[in-house]
Amino acid sequence: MAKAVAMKRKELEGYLQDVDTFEKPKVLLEQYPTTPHIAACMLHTISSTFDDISDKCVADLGVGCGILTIGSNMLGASYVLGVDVDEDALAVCANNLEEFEMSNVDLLNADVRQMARPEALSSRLSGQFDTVVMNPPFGTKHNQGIDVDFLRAGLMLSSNAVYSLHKSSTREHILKKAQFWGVDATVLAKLRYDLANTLKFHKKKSVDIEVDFIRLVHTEDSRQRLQQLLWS
Ligand SMILES: C[S@@+](CC[C@H](N)C(=O)[O-])C[C@H]1O[C@@H](n2cnc3c(N)ncnc32)[C@H](O)[C@@H]1O
Repeated sequence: MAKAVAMKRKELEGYLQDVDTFEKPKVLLEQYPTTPHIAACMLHTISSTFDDISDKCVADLGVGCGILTIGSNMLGASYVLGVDVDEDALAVCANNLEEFEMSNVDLLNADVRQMARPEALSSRLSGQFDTVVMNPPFGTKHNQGIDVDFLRAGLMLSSNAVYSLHKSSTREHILKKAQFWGVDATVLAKLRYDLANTLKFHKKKSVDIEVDFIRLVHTEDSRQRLQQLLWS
């Protein structure tokens, strides 16, 4: 598909309706897909307000079926790497990429939590991406802290900005973490996320939760600070 960098939000949302989602979502991996509406709002803001997608090298952590990767590609990213621990999700994503005829995208089967470990700092991927986008697992009982691990991994991979979704109820915690790491954090929007009835533990037809769309940006010394903190 030809790149359409100045695409309108509604138009992007329309294209993203065609992204196939998880066949059998896995509760333990918190596999709830980002809706086309939320994905388009996020990506359009990242692109039009901050110019952080067009011609940028982007990583999508917890890529799932690829809606954020596909949207980034449509908005002109020069390259996108999608990372997920689940091979089944990556298979759906690969199929979507084929349907959308997308090149300049790679998929990596890896555990993002491992990328947040100190050893990962010496990884070749460290600091290699301009922009990191993600809708990470929120961190349920068995998964506590995974939201923060995803953010830390994002900051290690990115040389500039990380955009992420977090439950609004965790806002204070996330902003404190950001301050501790020495990065600038801004809540760009509060969104209503309709967790469709895809996961077993959601008994109601739809569950609305409030989610913050957050931007974290490296400061002059935040990479160094992050390194020191990880090793201490
Ligand atoms: C909330 S879903 C978001 C999926 C997709 N990015 C989207 O926006 O629709 C979270 C994704 O993170 C993946 N995931 C969960 N734990 C992971 C881990 N430790 N490492 C990598 N991916 C993980 C899940 O398989 C799932 O695809």
